[in-house]
Amino acid sequence: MTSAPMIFAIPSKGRLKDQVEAWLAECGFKLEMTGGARGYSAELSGLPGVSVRLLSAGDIAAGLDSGDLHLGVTGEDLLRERGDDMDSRVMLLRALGFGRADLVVTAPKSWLDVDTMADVDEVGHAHLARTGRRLRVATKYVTQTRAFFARHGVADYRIVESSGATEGAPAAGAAELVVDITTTGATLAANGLKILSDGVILKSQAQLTASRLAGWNGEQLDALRRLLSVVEAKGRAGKLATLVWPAEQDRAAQDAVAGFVAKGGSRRANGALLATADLFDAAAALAEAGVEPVTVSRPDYVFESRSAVLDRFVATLGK
Ligand SMILES: Nc1ncnc2c1ncn2[C@@H]1O[C@H](COP(=O)(O)OP(=O)(O)OP(=O)(O)O)[C@@H](O)[C@H]1O
Ligand SMILES: O=P(O)(O)OC[C@H]1O[C@H](OP(=O)(O)OP(=O)(O)O)[C@H](O)[C@@H]1O
Ligand SMILES: [Mg+2]
Repeated sequence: MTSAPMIFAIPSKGRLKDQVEAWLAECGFKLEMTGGARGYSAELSGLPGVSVRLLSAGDIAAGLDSGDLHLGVTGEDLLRERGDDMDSRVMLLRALGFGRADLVVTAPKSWLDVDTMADVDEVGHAHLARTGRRLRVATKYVTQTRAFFARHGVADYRIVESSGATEGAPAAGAAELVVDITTTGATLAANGLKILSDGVILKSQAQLTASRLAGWNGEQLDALRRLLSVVEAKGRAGKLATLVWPAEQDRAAQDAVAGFVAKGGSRRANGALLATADLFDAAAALAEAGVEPVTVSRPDYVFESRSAVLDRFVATLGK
């Protein structure tokens, strides 16, 4: 009998879907649909013990929060919205560098004297005194809005929950302020809104995230360990280059690059693994030392035996 697989959820739709699939492909995982081409379950070739579920980004955040999913990729904005104490239930294992969006507090551009949260506080008092009503803030990010406003000491406001087209709320007379995510700024501009200068609540991106409540068994943790080792190896590889030189020049060459090795590279027999940022400086130092020819290649993966983040995750499980 095979034991229960680790459940790994990825977005089934929306703007994160294609980027997550491209990232998996880049890591070398092939997604094999098990429920037919239009199904919502899959496996990762080469990674036994993993069952992939395709869900909406919001459902992935909810499933990680409840422990119904072991692992998932979704936006940090959606995870943080699950509660201020979210870190006690999930752990962000790795920021993936895509799906970037800023969660921001915005006001109408025409409010010339409102530029900061302190200004919002003032306007909130004045608005209440004048109209007997609180300033309205339209958002679907209720948890993070409340926490952020509280942190800035702003209390005279109320939230108008919105589930879409939130930026249109001021023009529609439904709210005075808007809290939403923005990437290019086009939607804010089109709606005559500006971001407050201290109004960035969160700089979000897609996160590989593990649930602490998913009841991990040994096999499921092994599957996570394998998946994470590949993901991390791919991530390291992008920042490193392999230099190789003739064996008879190894001593002079190792001396020439010793400073770069010390900065986060490592020695190889007749070569070195160096940060790509140091590549041209290292090549110049080798040329100076008369070492030639020097060939450079980019590794596909750079594996290490341990994952610091996995060790931390396992420690939080108390296993
Ligand atoms: N410009 C962007 N606008 C919205 N979300 C973005 C953007 N860039 C990245 N994202 C990320 O993608 C996540 C999911 O957004 P997406 O629009 O795909 O789905 P959704 O808004 O949750 O669902 P739907 O729009 O179908 O109701 C966001 O929560 C955010 O983390
Ligand atoms: O800064 P921009 O690049 O203009 O992107 C920001 C917009 O994109 C998202 O909406 P989406 O298209 O996902 O629609 P939704 O509100 O229905 O989720 C978000 O809610 C903003 O409205
Ligand atoms: Mg959306």
